Amino acid sequence: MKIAMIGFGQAGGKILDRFLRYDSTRGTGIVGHAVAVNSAKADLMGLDYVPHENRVLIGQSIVKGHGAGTEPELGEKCTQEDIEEIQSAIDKMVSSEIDAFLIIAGLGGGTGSGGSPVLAERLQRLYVEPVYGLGILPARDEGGIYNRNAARSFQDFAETVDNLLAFDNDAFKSGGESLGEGYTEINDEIITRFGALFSAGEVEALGDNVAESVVDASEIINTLGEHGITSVGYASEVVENANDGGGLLDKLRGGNDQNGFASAGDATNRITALVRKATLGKLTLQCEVDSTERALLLVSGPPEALNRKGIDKARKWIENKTECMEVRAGDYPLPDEDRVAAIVVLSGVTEIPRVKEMQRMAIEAEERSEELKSQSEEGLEELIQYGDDEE
Ligand SMILES: Nc1nc2c(ncn2[C@@H]2O[C@H](COP(=O)(O)OP(=O)(O)OP(=O)(O)O)[C@@H](O)[C@H]2O)c(=O)[nH]1
Repeated sequence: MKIAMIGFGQAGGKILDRFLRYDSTRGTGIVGHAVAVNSAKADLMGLDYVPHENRVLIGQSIVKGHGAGTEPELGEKCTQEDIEEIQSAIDKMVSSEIDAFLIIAGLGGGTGSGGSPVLAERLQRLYVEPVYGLGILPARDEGGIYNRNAARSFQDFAETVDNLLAFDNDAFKSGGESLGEGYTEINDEIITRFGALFSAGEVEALGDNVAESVVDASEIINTLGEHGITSVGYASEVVENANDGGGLLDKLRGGNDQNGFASAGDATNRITALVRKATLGKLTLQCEVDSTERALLLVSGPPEALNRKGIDKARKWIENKTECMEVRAGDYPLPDEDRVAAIVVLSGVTEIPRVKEMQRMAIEAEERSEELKSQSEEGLEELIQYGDDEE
């Protein structure tokens, strides 16, 4: 699947950079076009892979290149002010080759959080291709302001894109590390999931390794639909004796000899176990699996470890678990890989406790800030009063 990606704000830019690195090391070519947008000059300069001519500094007359300081209203203003400039950077390269747009942003800050919905709305008006968001939720311990920003932006972003692919930093943070190191690891997790998903739709990259049932871009687009929130599950396992030649391939795919059937059974069991783990384990956004509207299963790995029976069985299991009938499934052979990976896309999910919690945190942060404001106004009044009395 070829995607025009826009990295909005610092987190968005860094993740876009990582998608470009993924493409250059794997030769996948999922990023059809890359534009980084930010109101902070230093963040744009810190990128490694996004071409310099595709980095757009917005809102210079408002924030003078220093960023939106965690104020989404400022991010929104900066975006509105320079929307034409963003648009022309996107237009420069967007061609009929593009299957979709993806706007990537951390929702807890100011620039990406406030600006992404403005850009999404614009792209929806101007292009026929679907516009998706990849929205990163802040960790709980980032505090009230970040969670308040994210709660608002999550709603606006979800309303302006065709589908909001959500990733919760909180679910993936590991204790102890510095913030920078932590983000590097979290960004790896993001790319592992979404990089693998989008490259599966890039069917041409398969060359001679024709998959038994291919997932192409239109299957991904149909799964994501035209409205909703998506959460993604992932699990993988190293396969012993992978890449040991074609003989094993026939056996695992259900050849006629008895050994062949035994090995095919192993492959089937591995696939079904991985799919359960992916669905019931850590999702990019924790949600009730049975609130899914549409799902997609993708199994990638060395060709000899993929088989149709395993994928069919796993697809039926997802149908039962999600209670939805629209479950697509396919495989993606990767001859140089020694890992089998299952990606489960849960689209149109509605029961998301984390979002409700974020909204609650937002209300609490709002009330607390009102309280502090009135306390400081009262304090100031008392001070002035005291000054007058002294005189
Ligand atoms: N996964 C991930 N999340 C990040 C990263 N950097 C920041 N974040 C998250 O994104 C949120 C927003 O931060 P930024 O992207 O720095 O904010 P911004 O959009 O540049 O906005 P301003 O800094 O206010 O101008 C933070 O609260 C974090 O939750 C990153 O590299 N990876």
